[in-house]
Amino acid sequence: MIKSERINFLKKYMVRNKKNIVIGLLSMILFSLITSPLSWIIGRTVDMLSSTNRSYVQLLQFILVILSIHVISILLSYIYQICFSKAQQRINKELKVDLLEIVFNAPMSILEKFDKGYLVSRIDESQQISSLLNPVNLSSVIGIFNIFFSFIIMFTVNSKLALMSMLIVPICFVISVKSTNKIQSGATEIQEASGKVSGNIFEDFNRIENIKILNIQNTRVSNIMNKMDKLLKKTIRQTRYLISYLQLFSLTNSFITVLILGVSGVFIIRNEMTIGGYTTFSLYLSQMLPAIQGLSNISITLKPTIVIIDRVLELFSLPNENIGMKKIETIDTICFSNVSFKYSDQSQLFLNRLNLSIQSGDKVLIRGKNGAGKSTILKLILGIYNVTGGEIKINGMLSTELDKINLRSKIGMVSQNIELYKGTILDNILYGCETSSEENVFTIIEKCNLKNYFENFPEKLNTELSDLGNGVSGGQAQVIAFLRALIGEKELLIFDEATSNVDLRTRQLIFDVLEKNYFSKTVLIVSHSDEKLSFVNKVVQL
Ligand SMILES: Nc1ncnc2c1ncn2[C@@H]1O[C@H](COP(=O)(O)OP(=O)(O)OP(=O)(O)O)[C@@H](O)[C@H]1O
Repeated sequence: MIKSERINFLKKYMVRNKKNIVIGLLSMILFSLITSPLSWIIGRTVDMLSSTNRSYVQLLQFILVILSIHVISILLSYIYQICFSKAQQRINKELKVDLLEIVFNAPMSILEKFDKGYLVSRIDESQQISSLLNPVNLSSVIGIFNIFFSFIIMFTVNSKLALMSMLIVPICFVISVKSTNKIQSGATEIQEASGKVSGNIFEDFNRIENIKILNIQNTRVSNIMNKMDKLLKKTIRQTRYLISYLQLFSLTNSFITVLILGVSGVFIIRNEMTIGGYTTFSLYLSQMLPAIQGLSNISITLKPTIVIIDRVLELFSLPNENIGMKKIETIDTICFSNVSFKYSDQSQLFLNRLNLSIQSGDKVLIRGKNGAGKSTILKLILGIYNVTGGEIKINGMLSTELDKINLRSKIGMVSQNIELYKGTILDNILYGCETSSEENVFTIIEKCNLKNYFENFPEKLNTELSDLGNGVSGGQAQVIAFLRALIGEKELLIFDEATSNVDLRTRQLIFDVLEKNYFSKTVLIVSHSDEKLSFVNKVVQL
């Protein structure tokens, strides 16, 4: 991935949240500046107390200064933590919303190439991008200032000891960088594997009913368990590296502290250094070593974040299916000229030079055996897929030039796979047509003679359905979807095997409604059976 792409991507979200980021950074730099002299002042206090002219007044002065620095630094730390947290949370939300929009608006032909679980875990992990604004990570960067200021003060206290520390510091840095590289490569592997496991669980939960019917629960659990076993081994190995690294670092710290104590002791005996000077020195050193560790740890956060940014950018590069701008009010004609279609480059042609002409008011029956391409025709009309050859014109305009959102708002469809959502039956009928009212639903139900249909539900139309519409039968779902399709006075109604599950009486009621032409001008019915529908004026045989 090109560096500038990543930078532009980050810039977009940073600019949107610039107020919090700028205030946060300024407070953090001020915090670093104001706390830098603290160790030096403590050292001076110790020197004053161990001298012959010690005084209560001076002690009070020192204490007041130290206390004021602490109070101001806590205030600054509060400000930057709040600002960065706000920016982090907002960027998280904005990124997820943007990704959702991109995925929802991508063409089906491209989305089919991705596992749904993969998409979910990519969207989920995008939140790690905002960890770049995590105060802990940022304070590691600001730590460079601390190291710099500490060195200057250490030089003024004792230049020889400061030079010695300068030699030790790079050793610490190298140990830290080497270990963090190892830890980081393991972390990326674990993250990848854990994303795959979550994706698998997500997909299995989506088809839980089929898994039960096929009685393969145990196979699915053991499949995921095998993957988790591998993940567990990797995680334990990783933890071992991490603990060893922390121990190594703490050993180095202890070694340096003892060394400095020894050397300072010699300087103090030779009267070349005061006890206060040693106090200042050791305090700075105890701040500097974690700062160096933090600095080298940045790569642990940065490298996986770059990988995630690249993966998110891959989703950002998905095209938008809705490139057409032309809007229509009515659907007067639909014309297929020599339309050919295949789902992917590798697949066969499912439609071959199909010609079809539908005028407003037509009642068309599309017939054909299973797999003949009936549903495919409907998806082409809806613009879910684009033709491979030939052209489809709606009102004389190429379907690719039409605004798909506008086109689909003119079409009501009852498909083979009916999606119901968590909410009442009424909510489900109104789903996707927020401008319609409950009154509308009651009128339509009455017109369709379906008033008694919902009598058996405990709360009638207000009966709650659980997620995915559990709580209604296949036939009842079709009736709900039928009513949903009628809402909003559509130009075209499409029924894809829409009555396959309803009983004969309800089926007759539905066809009566279509025949009476209450709700739309044009009707397209797909069926693989040879049924005779008196109101049909055009039959397409595939
Ligand atoms: N998303 C897809 N990707 C690849 N091939 C597909 C896809 N959807 C359908 N097909 C294939 O396209 C062919 C036509 O499918 P389509 O659903 O249009 O048939 P149909 O006539 O509606 O069948 P049925 O009567 O069984 O509903 C089938 O062979 C099917 O395997």
